[in-house]
Amino acid sequence: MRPLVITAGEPAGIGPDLILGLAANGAEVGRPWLAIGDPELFRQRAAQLDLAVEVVALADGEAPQMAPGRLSLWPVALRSPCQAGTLSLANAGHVLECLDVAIAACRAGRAAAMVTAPLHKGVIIEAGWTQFTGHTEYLRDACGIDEVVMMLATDDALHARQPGWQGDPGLRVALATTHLPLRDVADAITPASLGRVLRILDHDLRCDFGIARPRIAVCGLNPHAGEDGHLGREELEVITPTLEALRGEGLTLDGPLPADTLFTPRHLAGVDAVLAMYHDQGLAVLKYAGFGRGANLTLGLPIVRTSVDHGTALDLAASGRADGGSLRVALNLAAEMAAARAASA
Ligand SMILES: NC(=O)C1=CN([C@@H]2O[C@H](COP(=O)(O)OP(=O)(O)OC[C@H]3O[C@@H](n4cnc5c(N)ncnc54)[C@H](O)[C@@H]3O)[C@@H](O)[C@H]2O)C=CC1
Ligand SMILES: NCC(=O)COP(=O)(O)O
Repeated sequence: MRPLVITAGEPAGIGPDLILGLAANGAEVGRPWLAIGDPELFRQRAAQLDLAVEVVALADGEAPQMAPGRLSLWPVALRSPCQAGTLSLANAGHVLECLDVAIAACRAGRAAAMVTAPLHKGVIIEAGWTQFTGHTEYLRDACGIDEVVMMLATDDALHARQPGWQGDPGLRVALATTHLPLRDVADAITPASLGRVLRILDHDLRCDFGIARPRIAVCGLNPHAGEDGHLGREELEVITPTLEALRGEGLTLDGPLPADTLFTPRHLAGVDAVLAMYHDQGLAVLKYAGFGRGANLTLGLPIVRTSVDHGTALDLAASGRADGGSLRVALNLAAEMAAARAASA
């Protein structure tokens, strides 16, 4: 069975710690998995964390033997020694090389899906990849496509624990725009971009999540969804006409709705995913509802990619205090999505 691959992410961050935690506990996802990173870094971090994990460097493309306490790796050497918690520009190329190995393995069918531990965007940009904004956009470009969609999902959301809740136990939040300054957001939301994002979201909810007729609730951009044009005109001029056109194509869409009330239980009942207009409009709510219990995924790709719902947490590297819940969710989700794609191929 083809393995899942987990990229180590920023070597000075908590990615290696969390991967070692999975290996120590023998994480079972119904499919073999391995990491992509530097074996010596993992051995050092295991010693710092006092984890009894045997780190095994495999040959290129070799399949892992799964056993509790064993971590198999496709090796990618660090460019410079790494100290937990301290970023090094010299290792930015290593982080991207791990990603390239994972993408190539997925595209060639040697891996079933890729899971990414967090990387540090700033250090990659400062090291010279000035156009870098995140895994999502890097994967889009590496796969040669025009548009992908970032979606975070938690299976266990705070609002769904209230007595009498009968809807979905989780929450899915996709983004119309991803990593760009807030002052550029309004201009980036056009009928064309919004149409592409919503079609990808609708398609992948059907194909990867088995939702026959996804209902998507769409946030407005402005306070009170623009207050009939008095607090911004994007709802009237861009969002509403685009939603109307997409309803004509068969998509089931609510909105645009004021984002503050959309994220209340009454409005979320029966909704399969929310589309937020920008990063913090959606992700602040998602992380409040289920930080550490959710995963990030990239929709619209020819390969399956999931990730954690958190960043590099340099302050926690090698401390043993980082919570591995999100990485487990991301690994399970990748296994489920890979199985769903294999079944429908
Ligand atoms: N998937 C990815 O590669 C992501 C990468 N990042 C990157 O991470 C870097 C740091 O970003 P921040 O905004 O500081 O977010 P962060 O998630 O790294 O840290 C925010 C706070 O949450 C805590 N935290 C994070 N993960 C945790 C875990 N697993 N267990 C316990 N506590 C945890 C940290 O200690 C910190 O107090 C940035 O460069 C950012 O771009 C951020 C989000 C996702
Ligand atoms: N806040 C989510 C995030 O920054 C993840 O970005 P990416 O690296 O998965 O594109």
